[in-house]
Amino acid sequence: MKHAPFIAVEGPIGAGKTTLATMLASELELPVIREIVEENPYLDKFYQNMDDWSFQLEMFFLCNRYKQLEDTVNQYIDRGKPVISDYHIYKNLIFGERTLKGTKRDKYREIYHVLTDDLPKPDIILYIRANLDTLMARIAKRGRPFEEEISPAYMQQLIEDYDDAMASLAVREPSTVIVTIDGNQVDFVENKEDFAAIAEHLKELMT
Ligand SMILES: Nc1ncnc2c1ncn2[C@@H]1O[C@H](COP(=O)(O)OP(=O)(O)OP(=O)(O)O)[C@@H](O)[C@H]1O
Ligand SMILES: Nc1nc(=O)c2ncn([C@H]3C[C@H](O)[C@@H](CO)O3)c2[nH]1
Repeated sequence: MKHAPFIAVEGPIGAGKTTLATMLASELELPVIREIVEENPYLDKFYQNMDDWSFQLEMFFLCNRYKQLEDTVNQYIDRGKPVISDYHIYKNLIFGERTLKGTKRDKYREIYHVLTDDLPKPDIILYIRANLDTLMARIAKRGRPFEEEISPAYMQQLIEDYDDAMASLAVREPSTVIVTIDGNQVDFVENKEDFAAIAEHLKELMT
């Protein structure tokens, strides 16, 4: 890799993105960018009534991530410093296409492209895949009250949306390296060897 890489960890809700990004940042001594969750004023309302709150929620996520991406570019990418993030801004489109309908979806898609098309995107994506049972169990174990409303049907759609999105990204942006991690089999939390293998692979990709 010629330049310092921009790395993103991705996967559906509860896949372990923040956990893995934080562990890798510590192991490889990289700065880490984490999603803003607790201060989000719309998540609770959104999970209670998706149709009423999806536009506000998606715009909130988009504006926050746009600001974080701008800061990441200024602080790290433009200065040639590697950085790892617990999301890829493309997830805005994955969620937006699923939760929005009609003209709002069209407008949101346009705003997404206007804001992000000219900004640098991650060079390496660590994509954690996991099945419905694994994800629902992890969401329950984490115990965020507002996520009690998440339905298995919504999660199953997101699992499929993520698979489709990663496949289409691989075709559209062949220079992006996508490493798929089987989150049902590979346990980077409990199993030191599993984590070491991921960290080693990432180190190799970064040189
Ligand atoms: N490999 C794993 N084995 C066991 N528990 C895990 C594993 N990965 C993550 N967890 C647990 O699952 C929960 C979700 O993990 P985490 O918050 O990192 O997911 P996330 O993908 O960042 O979620 P979100 O999409 O909501 O941002 C946490 O309680 C975490 O400790
Ligand atoms: N609708 C929607 N759009 C997004 O861009 C998005 N990004 C994250 N989330 C949800 C998943 C977790 O519950 C919680 C923390 O990741 O927020 C999102 N929901």
